[in-house]
Amino acid sequence: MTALVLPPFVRLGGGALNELPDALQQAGLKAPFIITDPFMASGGVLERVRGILEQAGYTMRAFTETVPDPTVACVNAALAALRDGQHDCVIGLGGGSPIDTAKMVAVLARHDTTPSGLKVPHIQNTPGLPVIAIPTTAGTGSEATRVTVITDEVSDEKMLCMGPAYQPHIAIVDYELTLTMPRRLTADTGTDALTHALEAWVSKKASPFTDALALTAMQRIWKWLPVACEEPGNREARAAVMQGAFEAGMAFSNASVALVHGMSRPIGAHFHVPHGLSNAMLLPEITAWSLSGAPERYAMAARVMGIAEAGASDAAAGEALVEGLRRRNREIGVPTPKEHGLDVARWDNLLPLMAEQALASGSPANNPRVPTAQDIVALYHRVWAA
Ligand SMILES: NC(=O)c1ccc[n+]([C@@H]2O[C@H](COP(=O)([O-])OP(=O)(O)OC[C@H]3O[C@@H](n4cnc5c(N)ncnc54)[C@H](O)[C@@H]3O)[C@@H](O)[C@H]2O)c1
Ligand SMILES: CCCCCCO
Repeated sequence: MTALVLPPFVRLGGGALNELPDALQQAGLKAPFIITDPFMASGGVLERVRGILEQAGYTMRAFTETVPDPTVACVNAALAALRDGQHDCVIGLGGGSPIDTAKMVAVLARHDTTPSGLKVPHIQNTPGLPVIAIPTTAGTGSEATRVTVITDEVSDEKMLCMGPAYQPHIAIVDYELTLTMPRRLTADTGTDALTHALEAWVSKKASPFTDALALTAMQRIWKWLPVACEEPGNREARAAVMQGAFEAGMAFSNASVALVHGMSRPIGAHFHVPHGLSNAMLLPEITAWSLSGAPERYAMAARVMGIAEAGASDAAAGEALVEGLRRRNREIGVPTPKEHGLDVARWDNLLPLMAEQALASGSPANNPRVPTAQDIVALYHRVWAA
């Protein structure tokens, strides 16, 4: 038996943003509150959304100060702004950071608690306000998931919060909103999506349903991400990576992620490395370490992505996958933590805590090869100057 949680209403394709009023009407929603970041506010995207809504008779208020890796303070500020008005839904406009902020605000608007009280192992089943997710990166897939990640800026912990309550009611997946992404952001968010797909595929919680999404997402992203990096205006490439990110989001939301994400969150929390980049730093070496846990699955991933021949042995295909991931990182310019300029003394000192935080999130337990805290410390050392 497979239990699934999926976004109930989706508008997918170029120009989908124009269907936002129709999607709101379909869901019976009348008074949206938008949560977004300063780039969307200053870059014209928010004004475009305001025009589309006002032309359809909606008035709109907005909070425009979300921060990357949204913090408890950011969530509380957005919640206070929401409560200054009368709203029946929350729109998250931007990358994963504004969308995750919107998800948490929507739950807190109806529940008297705090983000710290909602982190895993708590599972939030009681819904908050309906969320409309409009992603502008491709991507975290947050528009498709029952997950939100909020950083406790006091303890430097990225809190994984899960449950159907965080599942967006409407996802507006419009690749045209990603055309403005610069190369680094395109590469990092696209590799985040690839990591979601690969980890959902090898996860101990995978199912035949999530397998189908994970495989198609890996194939699409592997082929088209380099094109999107080299040709930012290539609409076919942008559309493919956006769809792959959405598919990968549905896959990992129902199959979970694994060791890469478990180890990535502490890097983001302590060193403020962007989420997609910290995943990319880890992906090749964690995959190499994990191969023995699911050789046939990693081999299938290599074949589906076109990295290994159909007739290659599982061992050869797995090795080809690792080499392909290392090569791809070089091609798209992913630095090692050392090359990224992280402080080696601080890195070494924090590793035991980071290993504990990784294990506490639960994600490493889904990995096909399950690590101990000592394994994770050794892997952080291995990744440092890989
Ligand atoms: N909830 C989930 O399922 C899930 C999954 C993975 C990651 N996350 C979280 O998502 C966050 C990362 O999100 P992200 O990688 O999308 O980045 P982000 O939302 O933090 O945005 C990064 C930067 O890119 C800019 N940007 C966004 N869209 C742009 C565009 N179209 N053109 C130009 N610039 C643009 C933003 O303004 C910001 O400055 C992390 O906090 C991570 O933990 C959540
Ligand atoms: C199911 C847990 C997924 C967490 C991915 C966001 O880092």
